[in-house]
Amino acid sequence: MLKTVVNHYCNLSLAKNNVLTGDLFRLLECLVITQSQLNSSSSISIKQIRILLVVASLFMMSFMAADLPLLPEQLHHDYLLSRLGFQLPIMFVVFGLTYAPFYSKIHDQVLWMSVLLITYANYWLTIVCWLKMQFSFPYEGVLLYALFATFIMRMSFKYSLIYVGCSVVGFTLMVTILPIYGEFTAVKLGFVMFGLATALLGVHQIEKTFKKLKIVNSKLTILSEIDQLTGIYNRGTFEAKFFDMIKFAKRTNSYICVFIIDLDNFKDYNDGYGHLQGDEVIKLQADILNRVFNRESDLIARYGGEEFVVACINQDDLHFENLAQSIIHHWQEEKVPHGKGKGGDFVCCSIGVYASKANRYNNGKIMIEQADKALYRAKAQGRGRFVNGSKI
Ligand SMILES: Nc1nc2c(ncn2[C@@H]2O[C@H](COP(=O)(O)OP(=O)(O)OP(=O)(O)O)[C@@H](O)[C@H]2O)c(=O)[nH]1
Repeated sequence: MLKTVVNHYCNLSLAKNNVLTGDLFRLLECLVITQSQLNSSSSISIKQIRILLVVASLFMMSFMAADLPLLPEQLHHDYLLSRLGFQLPIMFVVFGLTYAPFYSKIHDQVLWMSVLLITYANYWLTIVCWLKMQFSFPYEGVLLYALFATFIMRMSFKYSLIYVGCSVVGFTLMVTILPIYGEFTAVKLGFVMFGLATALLGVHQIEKTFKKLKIVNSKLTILSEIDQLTGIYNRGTFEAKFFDMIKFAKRTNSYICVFIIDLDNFKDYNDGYGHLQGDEVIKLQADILNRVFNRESDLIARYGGEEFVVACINQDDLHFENLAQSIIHHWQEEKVPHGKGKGGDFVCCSIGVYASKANRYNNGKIMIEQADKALYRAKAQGRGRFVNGSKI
C-alpha cells in the first residue's frame, strides 16, 4: 500500500513540475498520508505528540537545506527569519506546553492556532518573495502543514474545519490579490482547496469510524466481562478483579472475605420446573447478592452454573457472618416453592465463607479453596446454611 501511494504521489510531483522543495517534500506527503491511514484506529499520546514535534522540526530544518540553494540570495534573510525566527519557535513553544498538566485538554486549540500561525508565516514569506524578487514560492507547504496537523497530530474534525477555513481564506486572498502563480493561479488555488477538502473529509471519516469502534469496543467489553443471564461479572472478570483486591488488601492490611454460594438441589428444581424457570431462580440469586453486597468495592460474580462467588474487603472480620446469614434470610423471605424436588419446600442455598488477611500464605487461590471446602461442609450439614471456614 505504501508503494502505491508513493508511486502515485511521485507521478503527481513530476506532473506539477515544482522544484523548490523537491521530491523530499512529496515523499513526506506520501508518508504522512500512509502513516495516518495506519494509525487512524488509536488516539495520540502526549509522548507521541512530543516525538512528532521533534520529527516535524527536523523535517523543517532539512527543507531549509534543500530550499536555500534554490532561492535567490536576496531572499535568504526573509526565508531564515520565517523558518528560524517564527515557525520553529512556535513548535518549541508547543513542545514546552505539552509539559503543562492540562495540555491534553487544550491540544486541539493549541494545534490549530500554532499550525495556522505557521501557515500564515509561510504566506508572509510567499508574499515577500513575490514583492521583492517576483519569485513564486511554492504552495505545497500549505498542504503539508494541514496534513501533518489533521492526520498525524490528530486534530479533531471541528478544529480541522476552522483551520482549513482560515487557511483557504488566506491563500485565496494572497493569490488573487498578487499574481504570484500567474496563469496557473486557478489551478494552484483549486489544488490547494481540493487537497484541504480531502484532508477534511479524511478526518471526518476517521472520526466517524473511531466513534463506531468505541461503541463496538464497549459492547465487546461488556460481553466479555458480564454474565449474560444475570448481568453480574463472570468468572474471568472476577478472577482479574479479585487479584487487584488482594493487592489492595495487602497494602492496607485489611481483611478479605470470600463467599461461595451454591443453590441447593438445583438439579431437582430444573427437573421439576424446567430449565427456563431454573434460569429465573439463578437470576433471583444474583439479585439477592446485589441486595446484600451493595458496597462499591464488593465483587459479585457467577462462578459457573448455579454457583456464585462474592469477595469483599473490610477492616475487621466481624460482620461477614451476618452477610452470609442475610443471603439465607432473603431466600427464606422469597419463599420460592421447591416442592417438586427432594429438597426443602422452598429454594435456598448453601454458603462457604472464608475471611482472612491477605498475605504470602493466604493468597486468593487459597482463600477460594478454603471457602469451597466450607461450602462442602454446609452441604454435608444439611444445606440452607453457611459455614465459616476461617473458624474451622
Ligand atoms: N436452569 C439452569 N440450570 C443450570 C444452569 N447452569 C447449571 N444448571 C444446572 O444446575 C444443576 C446443578 O446440579 P448439581 O451440581 O448436581 O447440584 P445440585 O442439584 O444443586 O445439588 P447440590 O449442589 O448438592 O445441592 C444442574 O442440573 C445444571 O444443569 C443454568 O444456567 N440454568
